[in-house]
Amino acid sequence: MTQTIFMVGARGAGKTTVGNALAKALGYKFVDTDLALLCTSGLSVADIVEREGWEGFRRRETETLKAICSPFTVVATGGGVVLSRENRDFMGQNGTVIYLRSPASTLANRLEDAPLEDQRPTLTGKPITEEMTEVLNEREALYQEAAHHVVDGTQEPQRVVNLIMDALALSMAR
Ligand SMILES: Nc1ncnc2c1ncn2[C@@H]1O[C@H](COP(=O)(O)OP(=O)(O)OP(=O)(O)O)[C@@H](O)[C@H]1O
Ligand SMILES: O=C(O)C1=C[C@@H](O)[C@@H](O)[C@H](O)C1
Ligand SMILES: [Mg+2]
Repeated sequence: MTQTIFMVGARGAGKTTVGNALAKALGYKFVDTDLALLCTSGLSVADIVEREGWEGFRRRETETLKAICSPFTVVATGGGVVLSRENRDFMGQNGTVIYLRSPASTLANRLEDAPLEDQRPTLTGKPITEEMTEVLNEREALYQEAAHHVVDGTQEPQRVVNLIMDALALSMAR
């Protein structure tokens, strides 16, 4: 198994929640590109987007992804990390990529319960279920392309961790 594990998926997929629990289970470090960006810049996603547009945020996200990649680490990425070929290639070449997959309705329900508007400013200006449907239509193929393993993210977090551990153990055995 490669020593860096990248969690990818849409907003609300559980990259931060499950990634953190996975790191504990493996005895790995946990880092999160959204949180690292907040810490280093002192700016929320909403602040960065207001000042620099989504283009500025995506540029900073790529720099952060590269800076925080290290051995024995679980990296929770931002939901849009797969939009860039550079990021997809980087993750594929430097670790194992896990796609946490859930339908738009599940993602929308989670995001309604925990909106965190500063970290998740609207992407489309549309209501949340419509937004997540649109986002998945645009990105599903990219998440699939980037992933070494696609995992059912609708299960409760500890179960998702177990599914990932099973997938990693199976790929080691190959
Ligand atoms: N497997 C799960 N089952 C139930 N609730 C979950 C699960 N995973 C995450 N959640 C809940 O959904 C919300 C979003 O989770 P989380 O912040 O981990 O998503 P994320 O993929 O990191 O999103 P973002 O891309 O915005 O950073 C949180 O309130 C979290 O508790
Ligand atoms: O899906 C997205 O494009 C995003 C997801 C979040 O993790 C943040 O990275 C940011 O709000 C953008
Ligand atoms: Mg997150």
